[in-house]
Amino acid sequence: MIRRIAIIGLGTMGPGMAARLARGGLQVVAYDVAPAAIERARSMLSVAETVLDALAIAPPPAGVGTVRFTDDLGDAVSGADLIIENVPENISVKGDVYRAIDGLIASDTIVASDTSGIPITKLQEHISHPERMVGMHWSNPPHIIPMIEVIAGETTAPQTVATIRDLIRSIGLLPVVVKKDVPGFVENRVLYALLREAVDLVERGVIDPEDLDTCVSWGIGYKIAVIGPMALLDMAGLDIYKSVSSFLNADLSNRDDVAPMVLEKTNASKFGIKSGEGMFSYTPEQTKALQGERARKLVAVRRILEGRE
Ligand SMILES: NC(=O)C1=CN([C@@H]2O[C@H](COP(=O)(O)OP(=O)(O)OC[C@H]3O[C@@H](n4cnc5c(N)ncnc54)[C@H](O)[C@@H]3O)[C@@H](O)[C@H]2O)C=CC1
Ligand SMILES: Cc1ncc(C=O)c(C(=O)O)c1O
Repeated sequence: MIRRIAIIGLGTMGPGMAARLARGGLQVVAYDVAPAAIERARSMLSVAETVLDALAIAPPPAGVGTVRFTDDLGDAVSGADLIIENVPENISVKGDVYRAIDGLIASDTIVASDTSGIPITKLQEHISHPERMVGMHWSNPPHIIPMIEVIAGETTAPQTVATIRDLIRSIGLLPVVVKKDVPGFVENRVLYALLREAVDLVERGVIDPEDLDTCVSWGIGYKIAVIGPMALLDMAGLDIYKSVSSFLNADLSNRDDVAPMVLEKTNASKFGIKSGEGMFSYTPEQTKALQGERARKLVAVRRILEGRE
């Protein structure tokens, strides 16, 4: 039974995750190596709580469902039933965290990674009880998106997968168990196939970035929230898919490196919202307004998709 959860890493993903787990009645202890990240996470927590209220996710009974921040790793993991590692997408950084907690946790504590796509089997090499390690891949923003992928590595015990799947279900979220530990799992394999083509089309001057977003959001995104890709094939007709894919697949981007446009921007520290410029530019005021507007729209869409409006 999972009651106490330690979250390690409070960047983009950690604070929303902490808020959502606490709303599910769990006791969360949140840790980051950077004091500034802890301070930022404190303020993001109340923003996430407002969004959870708007989603009408009922608060837990008084006394349960808390978030406590700490700057001490030992304090964070002590007595935890589950640790969610949420540090940068880098095997060596993640491996250092697993080695640091190895001697501090009980042998039956589950260690989950929110990795976007590093195979869990590779992460398991860095921990002494690999049967207790599992992938728990949330989607951004984690307090709003209900689907979480659960991935077993080669040596993950089936019971570990079942415990995490049941935990996700028990707080009203949607677990999807991925059957093979492939890089990127399922969500990011599909997303990165789309992003590779989108970046390529913009880079080749086929379309402007703003128009690419209009095309995908209103043409594909809006529809796919209601009709998933497998159901869409049936709606369009497999005969149509066969005809179009027979000439189009060969013309789609198959580049296996990072696109020059992305390298150019990242080399100039243009990372997107977090640096004020990426594909588009953002002032701090625009960022704040955009985040509020996106949260409001995602909440409204989710309420409709769940049949609550
Ligand atoms: N950004 C996204 O949209 C998503 C990211 N992920 C995955 O979640 C993980 C975290 O991603 P983000 O939150 O975006 O990263 P981030 O870079 O925003 O935050 C990482 C945090 O980890 C902290 N950190 C670094 N080393 C640490 C250590 N040794 N101990 C404790 N804290 C440490 C940093 O100070 C930072 O606050 C990555 O594996 C990423 O691939 C998963 C889903 C979505
Ligand atoms: C670009 C991108 N990469 C990874 C992830 C998740 O792992 C996301 C997301 O939205 O969740 C993403 O947008």
